[in-house]
Amino acid sequence: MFTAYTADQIRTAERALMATLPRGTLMLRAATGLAAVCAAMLPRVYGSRVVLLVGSGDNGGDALHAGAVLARRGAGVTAVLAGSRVHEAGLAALLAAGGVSRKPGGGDDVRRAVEGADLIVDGLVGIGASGALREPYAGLAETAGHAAAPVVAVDVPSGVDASTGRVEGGAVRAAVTVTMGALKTGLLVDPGAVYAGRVELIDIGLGPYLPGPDVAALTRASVRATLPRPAAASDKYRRGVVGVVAGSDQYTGAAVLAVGGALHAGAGMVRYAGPSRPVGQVRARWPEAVVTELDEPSIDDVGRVQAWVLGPGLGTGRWARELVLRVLATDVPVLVDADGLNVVAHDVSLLRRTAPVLITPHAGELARLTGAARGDIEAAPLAHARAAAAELGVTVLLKGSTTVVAEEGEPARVNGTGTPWLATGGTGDVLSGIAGSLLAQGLGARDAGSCAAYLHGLAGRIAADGAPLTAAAVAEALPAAIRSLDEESARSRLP
Ligand SMILES: NC(=O)C1=CN([C@@H]2O[C@H](COP(=O)(O)OP(=O)(O)OC[C@H]3O[C@@H](n4cnc5c(N)ncnc54)[C@H](O)[C@@H]3O)[C@@H](O)[C@H]2O)[C@@H](O)CC1
Ligand SMILES: Nc1ncnc2c1ncn2[C@@H]1O[C@H](COP(=O)(O)OP(=O)(O)O)[C@@H](O)[C@H]1O
Ligand SMILES: [K+]
Repeated sequence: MFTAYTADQIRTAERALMATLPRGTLMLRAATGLAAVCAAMLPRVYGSRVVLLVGSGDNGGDALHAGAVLARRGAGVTAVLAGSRVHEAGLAALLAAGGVSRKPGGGDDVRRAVEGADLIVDGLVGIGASGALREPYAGLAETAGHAAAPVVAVDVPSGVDASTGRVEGGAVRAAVTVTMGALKTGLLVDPGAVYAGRVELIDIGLGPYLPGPDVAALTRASVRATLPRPAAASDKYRRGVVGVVAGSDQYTGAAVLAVGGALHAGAGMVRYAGPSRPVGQVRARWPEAVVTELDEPSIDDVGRVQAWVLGPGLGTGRWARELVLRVLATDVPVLVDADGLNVVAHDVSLLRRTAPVLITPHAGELARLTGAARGDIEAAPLAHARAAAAELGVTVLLKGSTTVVAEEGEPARVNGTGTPWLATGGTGDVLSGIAGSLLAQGLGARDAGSCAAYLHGLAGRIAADGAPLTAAAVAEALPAAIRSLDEESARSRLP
């Protein structure tokens, strides 16, 4: 499991570590790691042009010291000193190594340097930042955004809140973020994750001083360890039976896709219940599902299940409302998605039950549930998922380009295994089926949600392979995704 921390948690740990070391040691460790990543991104260091955007704090100090290392190896390094102050020791090191400095007010000079660079290092602000970038930082971040060279962000992309991932105004878009000591939450959740690019973690010895994490991200190894596997003596009932109440005569595909997700995620059996049209399609597509055609909105004749998937394509009329009430009245875990959420939005107290509830909204569905504005949720998904989990008393899996799973009293889980190709109709229905299948196999709501998001993202990558995918292909790629957890070569990478 990868773990990530808020700026305050990092600062506290850093103070404790720093007290044990000679002054300046940590920054040199950080800068050495940063310089190595920069050097690896250049075809060759000697003769290349590197521009450092340097703020007034230690983030700028990291950039200057790394710049000194690159200058000693023959790079032409220009530091743009954007702050009213500068890290003196860092600047002295850079100048001694042959680097030069500029002030951002110096006409077109700085713009030309940035545009002509082979590599740009963003050392404007790190975990000491507060609020939107002020000038001249904001202008420099924008100039860097127009440059052809890749940007390496020091610790966090400037403009991204390290603790929350929030971006007020503009922020630096990094190809790579070199983060010091430990991952920051803002690098793993939207919108910050989008600005961070690839994240490289530099070990500066902070580990023993870190508290419990703010958020965690599953790895291949942790998913492999969590995922239920059939034992020698397993039978289909003991492996877990999942019931799917989804689809309507209008939305038949949602039923097919949710059942497809459930079938490929390891449940011993999938029971599907719905009206005649989706029943016909589920039967035709998935002969292995046990299907009950409903004349009435009742689940009395469906048979026993260990968890329900409720909602994709269900509609929101009387039929749907009746089914939602009946499924939520059972005593097994329930996953509520899509129209199931639209129905309970009228009375969220329906979600209060003894057995676990996992809800899987996208930002629009969460907005209908909590009354928050969709834009506010998208700007701060982690905070909104946490607030909804506390307010509704359920586990919340909030979908987006990164997915957040929040449960009160536990570190949130974040997932970045997906691909933008997943942004296509029906992939959410597949995710519901997967997570419901894992609930039926006995995982708790947080594990079921986060493992489902992980596998769904991985299956999305396999299904897409650089081209458009279909939701059905994501369901069918699940076995390959699960198999890949065991591959020796499939080393866990930072998200
Ligand atoms: N504390 C430590 O032990 C270590 C810190 N390191 C580096 O130090 C950084 C933190 O350094 P600092 O605490 O000096 O803080 P920063 O360098 O992140 O920023 C501090 C200064 O930036 C300015 N500022 C803040 N918000 C701004 C905004 N929105 N617009 C424009 N200017 C703004 C303020 O003048 C503030 O004093 C880390 O992110 C990391 O890069 C590393 O060297 C590792 C060791
Ligand atoms: N840009 C993206 N990058 C990665 N995953 C994405 C992106 N956009 C959407 N997804 C994923 O695709 C799925 C879409 O689900 P949802 O919004 O419910 O769509 P639908 O209702 O059409 O099934 C979610 O799992 C979401 O996390
Ligand atoms: K930075």
